[in-house]
Amino acid sequence: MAADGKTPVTVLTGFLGSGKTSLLRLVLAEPDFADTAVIINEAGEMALDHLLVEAVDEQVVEMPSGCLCCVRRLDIVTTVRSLIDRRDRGELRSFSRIVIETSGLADPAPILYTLAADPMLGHVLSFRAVVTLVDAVAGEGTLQRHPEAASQVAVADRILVTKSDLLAPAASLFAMLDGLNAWAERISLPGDDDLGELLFGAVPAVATRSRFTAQAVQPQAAHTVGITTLSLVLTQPLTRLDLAKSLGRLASDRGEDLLRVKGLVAFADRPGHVAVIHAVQHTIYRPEWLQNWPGDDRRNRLVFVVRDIAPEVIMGHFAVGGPVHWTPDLIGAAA
Ligand SMILES: Nc1nc2c(ncn2[C@@H]2O[C@H](COP(=O)(O)OP(=O)(O)OP(=O)(O)O)[C@@H](O)[C@H]2O)c(=O)[nH]1
Repeated sequence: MAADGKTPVTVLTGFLGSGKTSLLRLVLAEPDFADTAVIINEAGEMALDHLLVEAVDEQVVEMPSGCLCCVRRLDIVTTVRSLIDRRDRGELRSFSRIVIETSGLADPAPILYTLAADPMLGHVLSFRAVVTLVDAVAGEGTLQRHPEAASQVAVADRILVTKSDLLAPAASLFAMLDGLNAWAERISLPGDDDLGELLFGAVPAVATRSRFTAQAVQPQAAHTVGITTLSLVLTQPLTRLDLAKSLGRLASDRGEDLLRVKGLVAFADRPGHVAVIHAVQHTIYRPEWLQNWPGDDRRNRLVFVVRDIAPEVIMGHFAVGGPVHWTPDLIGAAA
């Protein structure tokens, strides 16, 4: 808790797959940051991030799916209020700070407005920073194509350019960031910086702006048209080669529009392990191997966030072992 008795809040944002959950997991693994309450909002019917964030369960709140900046705007106020109330009544383990991980498709401006406009929250929260992640590999194209990504950068106090181990951030990416927000701190990751400080540290005065006081005009979320999410449950056994071929083809045919793929899969050819699957546009990441299923749901499942790719096209690619179930879920402009 801050010296004024208020609970500091950080808003962690960044486009789909930019590295928000990875950063959060690293920071929460540090003992100094174990007493953090986490609010996660994910695009897509079948949320996975809350399963992957290792913190005390009761302090990880998964917001219902739907865009935090539109349909779920007021839920964020209810969620934060309830966390604080339950902590103060001793029903939750105490926490000293809150981090809100927005969905990669969220425009943070309306979220900040909603939080700032709530009179009760103003008394108990102190806003620390908006930390925005930008992917060094996909960031430039993403900023050009998706207004929500540009908005995430525009409101940032601190911009973390992730994946610079995969690709040194291009001068043209930095120029784009300068154009959107020249005053935010900017740091490339991975690096030597203290990740906890990057997430929760105070923002230098030069970057401090007064946007957390209620504004006269309620910002409207800007969204890319044509984005849908789709959850597939793979009902037949699947090998690593099956997945590599299916996802590889889709990424190569439609990478620009394959905004994000996340999943949990127990492969037939690697029994006793569960793979966390990640793809971001053209890039398919090495799976992370877990010893056990996180949570009770043991279905092999993949969540897609795509732009203008018909469900049938995805289904076609994944009909490897037999029929798949899918759950279409429209978000963004249509929400
Ligand atoms: N090489 C490398 N990989 C990274 C870095 N940061 C994240 N990744 C990988 O990028 C993929 C996506 O990372 P996540 O942390 O799930 O991204 P996210 O922003 O939480 O994704 P959404 O919740 O879908 O928006 C994962 O495979 C990560 O391991 C980085 O700095 N370097």
